[in-house]
Amino acid sequence: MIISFTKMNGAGNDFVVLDNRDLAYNLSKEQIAFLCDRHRGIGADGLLAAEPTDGEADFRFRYYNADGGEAEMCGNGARCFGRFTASLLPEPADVVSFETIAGTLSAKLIGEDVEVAMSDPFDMQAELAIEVEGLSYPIHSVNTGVPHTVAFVPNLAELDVVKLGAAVRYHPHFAPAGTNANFAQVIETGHIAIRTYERGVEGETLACGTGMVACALYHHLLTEAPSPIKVDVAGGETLLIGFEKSGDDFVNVTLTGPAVVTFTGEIEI
Ligand SMILES: N[C@@H](CCC[C@H](N)C(=O)O)C(=O)O
Repeated sequence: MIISFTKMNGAGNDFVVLDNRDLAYNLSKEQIAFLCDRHRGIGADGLLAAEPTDGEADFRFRYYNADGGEAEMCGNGARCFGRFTASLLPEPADVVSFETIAGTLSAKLIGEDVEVAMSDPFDMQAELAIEVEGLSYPIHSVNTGVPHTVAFVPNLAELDVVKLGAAVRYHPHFAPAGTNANFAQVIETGHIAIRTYERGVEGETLACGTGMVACALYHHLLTEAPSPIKVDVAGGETLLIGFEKSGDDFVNVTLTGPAVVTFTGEIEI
């Protein structure tokens, strides 16, 4: 089978993107893992597929991690998906809606950037009573579309993110689903830097959108920093997280940053 693909990235978090509106591709977990393999396939942190929807949204959003497993949502992927699917709409538009497992979201094209209206975060639990060897700072958790932990550290650049991230990701507290693990450092109030260990990639990625949201929300809770919060990622970009509060809850959360096509191609599998 020949697969036609577009390779995209959002702040260095990279994806194989497929137009699967006719459902012609029915890929196995192994085939997706092959396409994402950086040595034998195209190479990516994950795969996005645009599928038809029978609901109100323009498209159905499917996201698979590099290991071939499906995840509920991907923030950087949602920006790339928005840019990709805007060109598939019957009439030109700069807003696209899509159904994800985490709910119906939308993406708005703003020049080089894309702003995603994220799902409302839930399951916020500050200062979990868990211990991870080598990490002496509180671990907080929240689901921002997918599960995340956040730990604020004073030494982000020197941190062994792969070792500590794997220890958090596989901690029995989060079993069986596991979690993504973020480490953040405050640059100044309203501006943080983060590094993320991603579940399903099983390593550090250059950026993680849902992880940025998780860190920004906890930064607000700990410092009262107003919206939007600036987040520097390992890939070098700075993205913006917007939010509003409704009582104790966060609502109208947005993620704004780049979404770029790097190349298109075909591959036989
Ligand atoms: N890179 C993503 C998150 C992708 C899903 C994650 N690895 C999981 O399995 O939960 C993002 O930008 O949000």
